Amino acid sequence: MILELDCGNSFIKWRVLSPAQTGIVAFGSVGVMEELERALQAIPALALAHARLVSVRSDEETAELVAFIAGHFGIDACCARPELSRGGVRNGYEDFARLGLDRWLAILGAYQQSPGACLVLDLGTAVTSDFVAPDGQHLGGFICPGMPLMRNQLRTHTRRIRYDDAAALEALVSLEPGRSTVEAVERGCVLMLKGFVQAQLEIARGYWGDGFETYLTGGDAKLLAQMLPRARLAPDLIFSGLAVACPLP
Ligand SMILES: Nc1ncnc2c1ncn2[C@@H]1O[C@H](COP(=O)(O)OP(=O)(O)O)[C@@H](O)[C@H]1O
Ligand SMILES: CC(C)(COP(=O)(O)O)[C@@H](O)C(=O)NCCC(=O)O
Ligand SMILES: [K+]
Repeated sequence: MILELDCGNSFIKWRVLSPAQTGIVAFGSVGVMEELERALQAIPALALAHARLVSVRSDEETAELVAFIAGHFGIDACCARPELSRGGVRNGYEDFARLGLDRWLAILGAYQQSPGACLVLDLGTAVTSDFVAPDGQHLGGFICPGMPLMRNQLRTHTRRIRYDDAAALEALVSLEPGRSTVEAVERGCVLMLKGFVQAQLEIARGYWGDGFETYLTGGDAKLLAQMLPRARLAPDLIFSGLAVACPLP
């Protein structure tokens, strides 16, 4: 079996693949390593032969995860590393090592699924967009705050915006003008993201007309799925890219 981890700023997404990589044995999302430990312990007959991970967390946290895997399962995890090119994609950053590894893997996953022009949108703690030309050249992208950062900034830096996360979910039943603070903030932030995404689509159309694929991933992807009927909703896009970056030995 193969353990895969995608360590974002808020959550560690994990899954265990069957030995032939044909099916998913178990999967989940946790905040910290201790929770991951418990989740893995609960899997009956877990027998890990390989592990691979991508992390945008600090080097120290990433090293702790690698040590955890080595200590518990006796295997060396393959960590995705910055690269100039891989799988037909060329990293477009001035300093390729500075491109977020989750972004790099998402575009590797997208380009593998449809080798051609693509726009990749990842809605997590931050929201990112990346543009890949038909020949695999990464053109760069944009970063803006995601839903958790936007709402927390408002809650932290104003005196009277206060509500809990449970109320936030309920507020998004529609995008009509909010009639309570929670509705006004949550819907306002979703509209900000919609505007961001609209701008990305315009840029992509400017490059390629209608000849590109849009990929949508990250914990908040579903919030925007409706406005992008032609987009591929790909919750596992980073894992797809992880398999490209860290093929089994
Ligand atoms: N079931 C869920 N559990 C956790 N977060 C969720 C869930 N559904 C939607 N989200 C949203 O997804 C965001 C995290 O997305 P994710 O892609 O995991 O972020 P990151 O990669 O930055 O850790 C949360 O802040 C939350 O807004
Ligand atoms: C932009 C990010 C913070 C997104 O992280 P996430 O929301 O997935 O947790 C991450 O990709 C990152 O730390 N990037 C490094 C900076 C860059 O890509 O230019
Ligand atoms: K993200």
